[in-house]
Parts: sequence; C-alpha cells; structure tokens
Amino acid sequence: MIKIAPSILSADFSKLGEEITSITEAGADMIHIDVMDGMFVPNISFGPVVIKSIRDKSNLCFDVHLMIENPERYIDEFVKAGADLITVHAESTTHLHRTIQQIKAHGVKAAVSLNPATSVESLKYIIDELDMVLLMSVNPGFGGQKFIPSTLEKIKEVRSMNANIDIQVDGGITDKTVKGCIEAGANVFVAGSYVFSGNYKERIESLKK
Ligand SMILES: O=C(CO)[C@@H](O)[C@H](O)COP(=O)(O)O
Ligand SMILES: [Co+2]
Repeated sequence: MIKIAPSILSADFSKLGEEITSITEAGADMIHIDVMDGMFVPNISFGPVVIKSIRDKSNLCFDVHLMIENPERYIDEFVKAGADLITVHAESTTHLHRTIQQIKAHGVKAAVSLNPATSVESLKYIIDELDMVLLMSVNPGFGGQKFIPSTLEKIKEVRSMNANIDIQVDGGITDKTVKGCIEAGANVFVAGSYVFSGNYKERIESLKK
C-alpha cells in the first residue's frame, strides 16, 4: 500500500497548526517532521517543543526524521513530544544498534536513513530490527532539491534484502519521480515542496495515482 508523508518543512510556519490540520484532511497518511541541528546538516529547523505544540492537530502518525548528530541524546525527548516513528541516520551515530533498541524500548517504531552516498551494506545487520528504511534521494538539509536517480538502484537493493519492510523515499518526490520509485519497490513517499506548492488534496492524490 502506498503511503504519502507530507514534509512540514515546506509548510507555512506562521500557521503550522492549521497546516497540519489541512494536510490531515487532504488525505495524508503520515506527517513527516524534519529535525535539523545545524551540525549533521547545514540547516536548523525545529525540536521537541514545536512537535509537542502541534501533536493535538492530527491523529496521524508523527514520522520524525532526525538529522542530528548523536541522536541517542534526544530520543526520550522526541518520544515525550509525541513521535510515533523515529528515523535516525546510520551516519549520525556510532552505536546504531543500541540507538534502535533505545527507540523500540519506548514502544515507538524505528527506522534507519541512509544519505545518497551511503551503501545499503550498512543495513545488513540491522534491517531485521527495523520497521522502515528511509532512503534519502537528495542530500539532507533542505526541501526543494532535485531527485537523485541512483536512488532507484538502492531501493531495489533494499527490497531484495527484505520483502516486507516499509521503504520510504525522501527528497525531490513529485508526480514524475514517484513512479520509478514504486516500480523499484518503495511504498512510502515524503513530499514537501510538491504537496505544499499546490492544492494539498490534488497533490496527494496525484502521487497515489
Ligand atoms: O529530509 C528532508 C530534507 O533533508 C526532506 O524531508 C525534505 O523536506 C523533502 O522536501 P522536498 O524535496 O519534497 O521538497
Ligand atoms: Co525528511
């Protein structure tokens, strides 16, 4: 089943609560929340306080994508703020297995993300512990970038490692790029600029089609 996770990085922050309600009513399946620390990525976004303040605006899964160094320092905070699914980057922590166990101990879902240049080999000894793999199809840090085509090969490789796991693709997803990703075996799509630059319902439906 195809799921769409609009990234609120492209929402209007001056009315974030209303934006969450609008994408929920427009048919989103999850709310993708990009957390950036200005260290792991060259941009700063928002943290647990902001997530807590929007938690009551939607019953959808809060899909929290941590682009921060040593995410194990903040897992407990993000769970308390209302995260349902926490994604950490393989490149951001020395003890990836321990960090995944830490997330799961809270009873929330756990995922690992790979940057475009990171091999799927780094998933080999952890994939069976995960609820989802996130493949970055742009270099993380900003919305509105162009889809990197080598992601398609990576999707196929991850799908051959595990037939059932959710594979999420994040970056440059539009009605044009989504098709190849579905054919390669992905089933969860983050879309920021594409969804928020048009009619939300129409944009979400066009991705599902
Ligand atoms: O994690 C990130 C960027 O680092 C993403 O979730 C972006 O927010 C996606 O934006 P678009 O490429 O869809 O505009
Ligand atoms: Co993201």
